[in-house]
Amino acid sequence: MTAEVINGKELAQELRQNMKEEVKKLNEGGINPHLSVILVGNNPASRSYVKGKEKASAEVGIQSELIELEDSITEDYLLEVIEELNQNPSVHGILVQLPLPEHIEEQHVIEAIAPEKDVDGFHPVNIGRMMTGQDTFLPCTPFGIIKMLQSKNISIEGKHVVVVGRSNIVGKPVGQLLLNEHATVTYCHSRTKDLMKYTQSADIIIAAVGKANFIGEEHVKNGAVVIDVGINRLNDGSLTGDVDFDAAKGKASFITPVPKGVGPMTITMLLYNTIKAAKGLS
Ligand SMILES: Nc1nc(=O)c2c([nH]1)NC[C@@H]1CN(c3ccc(C(=O)N[C@@H](CCC(=O)O)C(=O)O)cc3)C=[N+]21
Repeated sequence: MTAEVINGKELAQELRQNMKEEVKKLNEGGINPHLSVILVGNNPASRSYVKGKEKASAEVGIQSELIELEDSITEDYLLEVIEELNQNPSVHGILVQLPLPEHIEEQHVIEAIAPEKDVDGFHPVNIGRMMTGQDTFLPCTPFGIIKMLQSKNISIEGKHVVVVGRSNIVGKPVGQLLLNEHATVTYCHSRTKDLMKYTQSADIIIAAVGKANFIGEEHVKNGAVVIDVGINRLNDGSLTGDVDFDAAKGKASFITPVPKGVGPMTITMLLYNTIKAAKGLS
């Protein structure tokens, strides 16, 4: 079998076209969706991701504001900046780019963002709402993955999904969202014994480990769907996922590439959440 490639970039463009129309309508009603992005320090990867978010926002007519802060700021100062944005009625969405410098406790920062402006969907209130299946901001990468599966009419109900990786921002929530869609979910991680035993029985594999080529042909059942969340920068500057794409492509029914896969969908769902925040529907 040769897998069909799910092009996240194309799907993202399609969704953004609809969002552009929606933003136009909101503008006519006097609502100007606004996203504030906070970037602490000078990490080149973070800077490049933030640029991507600004560009995508502009594309659909969302106002975005980049607040750049020095590496040396205190946690208290960052919390004050967030509180000001919480209080500012013209700010609909707040995103603090992760990772943060070591002296700042990420969880304090995540919990400082008003849940109704938490367009990343990282606040415990929103995670709890997601877990219990209520309307809320869904975390962008997991949400984007669901959209990619739906775009190809890949059914989730009753399927065995194996999530490899258990981060708070991808692994855990993507399993939860797929469970909400009636999948049978197995979480695997670095301490899992005999990973292959699980992945070989997976109808859908979600690779979110952060190691280049971690998932090979031998992990993939014939006809499985392979979603690659990895973004690994190689020494030559190129970007690659967690999956050995060429090998897995020969066995899977659908596969997502890196780049142009999950990444552009993550940004698109951030735009979706910002529009939702502007509509005040959380
Ligand atoms: N508070 C917070 N929210 C995030 O959503 C968040 C974050 N912090 N910190 C870092 C990660 C990473 N992330 C990416 C989003 C899009 C691409 C993306 O669009 N990548 C392009 C390639 C871009 C390139 O070439 O560098 C692609 O895959 O085609 C990548 C990475 C969001 N993150």
